[in-house]
Amino acid sequence: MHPFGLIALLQFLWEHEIPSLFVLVALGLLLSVVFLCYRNQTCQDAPATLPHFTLSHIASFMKQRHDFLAWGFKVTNQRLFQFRLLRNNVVVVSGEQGRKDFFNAKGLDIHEAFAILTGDLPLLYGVTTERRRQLVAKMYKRLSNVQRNERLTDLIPEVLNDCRRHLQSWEKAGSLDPFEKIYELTFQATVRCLTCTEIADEPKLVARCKQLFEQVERGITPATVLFPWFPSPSMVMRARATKQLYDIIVNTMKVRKQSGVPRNDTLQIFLDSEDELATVMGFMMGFVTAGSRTTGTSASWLFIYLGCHPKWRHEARAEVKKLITSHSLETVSECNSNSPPRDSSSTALSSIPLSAWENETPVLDTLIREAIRLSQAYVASRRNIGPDMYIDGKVIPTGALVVYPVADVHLDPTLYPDPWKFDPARPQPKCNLTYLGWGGGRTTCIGSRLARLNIKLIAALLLVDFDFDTVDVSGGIVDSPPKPNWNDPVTCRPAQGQVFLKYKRLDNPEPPSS
Ligand code: HEM
Repeated sequence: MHPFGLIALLQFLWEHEIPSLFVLVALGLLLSVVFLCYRNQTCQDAPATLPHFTLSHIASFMKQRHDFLAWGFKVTNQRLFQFRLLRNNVVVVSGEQGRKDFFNAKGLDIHEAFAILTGDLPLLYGVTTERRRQLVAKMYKRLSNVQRNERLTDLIPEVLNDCRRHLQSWEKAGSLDPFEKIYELTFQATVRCLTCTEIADEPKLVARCKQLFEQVERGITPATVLFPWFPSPSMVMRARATKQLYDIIVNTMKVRKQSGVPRNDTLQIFLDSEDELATVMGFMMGFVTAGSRTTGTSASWLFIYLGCHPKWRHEARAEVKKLITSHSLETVSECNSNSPPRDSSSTALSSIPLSAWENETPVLDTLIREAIRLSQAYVASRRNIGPDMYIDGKVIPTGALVVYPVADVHLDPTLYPDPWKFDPARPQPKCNLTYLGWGGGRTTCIGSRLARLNIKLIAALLLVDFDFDTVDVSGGIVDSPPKPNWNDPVTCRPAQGQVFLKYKRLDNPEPPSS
C-alpha cells in the first residue's frame, strides 16, 4: 500500500469533504488495481516476477516497450520473466529454447493476444471466440485469392500506374520525409490491392481513408488497452473513424451492386462469393491497417538505407535496369494504343512478369530482408488458450499473455555481428528461427507475397526515375544511417526531423544498359 500513500489520501479526502460515494468508488477501483497487481504466481516453476511492482511497469510496457523488456531481462537475470498488465498476466520470453517453444506452441493464439493488446472488448469464450475464428479463416482465404498469380499479375501495372501518378505530383527536386511520402505510396498500393477501384482511383478519397486509418491507429492507447470498456476520448475517436470508413466501404458496395457492373478488384471477389459484410469489413479494416504500415515502414527504411549507401543504391538500380532489358522491350511493343506513353518507366516496369519480380531480384530481396531486420521492432504476442503449458521449463498458465521480443534474435550480436549496422551482405545465421522478419514456426506472414511485390515495384520506379541521398534537417548528407527507434514499434522513426531524402528527378533516365 505504501507506494500509493493510502493513509495520506484518506486524510486528504476526509479534510476536503469529498463526497462519500465518490470516495467509495475510487477506493474500490484502487483496491482492485492493487489486488490484481500484487497477485503473483507463487508456483516454483513460475517465471521470475519483476521486482518492486509499480504502475510504471504498465506505462513502460505500453510506451517504451523495447527498453522496458530489455530492462526486465536485466533485473531478473532470467530468460523468462512475468509482470501484470492489470487483469492480464504477461510472460516475456527470450533465448533459443524459449523461442522454439513459443513459435511452435499449439495453445498460443495470436488473435486473442492481438485483441487484448489493441483494446478490443474482452471476449466471451465460446461465443465471440468461435465467431472470430470463422471470420478470420474466411478473411485469410480471401487474402490468398488476392495473392494468386493471375490477380498479382493484373495488379502490377495498376500499382505502378498509381505510383507514377503520385510521383508526378512531386517537384523535380526537393527533400521529403520518407515516413510520409514513401508511406503515401505504400498506402495507395495497399488500397489498390486490398479494397476497390472506386476508392483507389480517387486520390482525395484515398487521402481521406489514410487520415481515418491513422485515427484508428492513434486510437490504440494505454487507456484503451487497459480499460477497453471505458469510453475514453481516444476510444471515441477510433470508433468515429471506424464508422466513417465503414460508411465509405458500405456505400461503395451499394453503388457497385446497383450498377451491376463488375470490376476486377478485391471487392468483386467478396461480392461474387456473397461474403457477409463482417468479412469484408474485417478484411479491409484489418489488412489495410496492418499491411500498409508494415509495408510503409519497411519501404521507408529501405530508402533511408539506400540513400546512405551509394554502393547498394547502384546495385539495386542496375538490377532493375537489367530486369527491364531482359523482360520489357518485346512486350512494350505489343502494348495497345490505350497504354501510357512508351517512354514511361512504369510502362517498361509493367511488362516485367510476376515471376521475374519474384525470382530474379536477389539484390532487392537481400536489401528488403536487412531493412526489415532493422526496422520491424515487433514483439510477437500470443495468449495461452489452454491448457497450462511450459516454455523453456517455466509454466505458462492458461489465459496468460506471452510475448517474444524479436530484438532477442534480430539484435543479437552473436547471430548478427554489429547488429545495428545495415549490412545486406552479412552471412545469414543458419539456425532455425533466427530470422523472424516474416514470422516463424506456426505463424508466418500471409501477406508477405503482396508486401514484397509492392515494395519492389515502388523501389524500382523510384530507383529508375530518381536519384536520392539521405540528408539531415539542414540538408547535410548523412552517410551513416540513424538508429531506428525500437520503442516506436509502428515506424521505428528516429527523433522528428532527423532524416530526410533529398531527391532529384532523372529527366532523361539512362537507357537500360544491355
Ligand atoms: C513488409 C511488410 C510486412 C511485414 C514485415 C510483415 C511481418 C509479419 C510478421 C513478422 C508476422 C508474424 C507475427 C507474429 O508472429 O506475431 C506477420 C503475420 C501476419 N501478417 Fe504480415 N507483414 C507484412 C505485410 C503484411 C501484409 C501486406 C498483410 C496483409 C495483406 C499481412 C498480414 C499478416 C497476417 C494476417 C498475419 C498473421 C498470420 C497468422 O495469423 O498466422 N502482413 N506479418
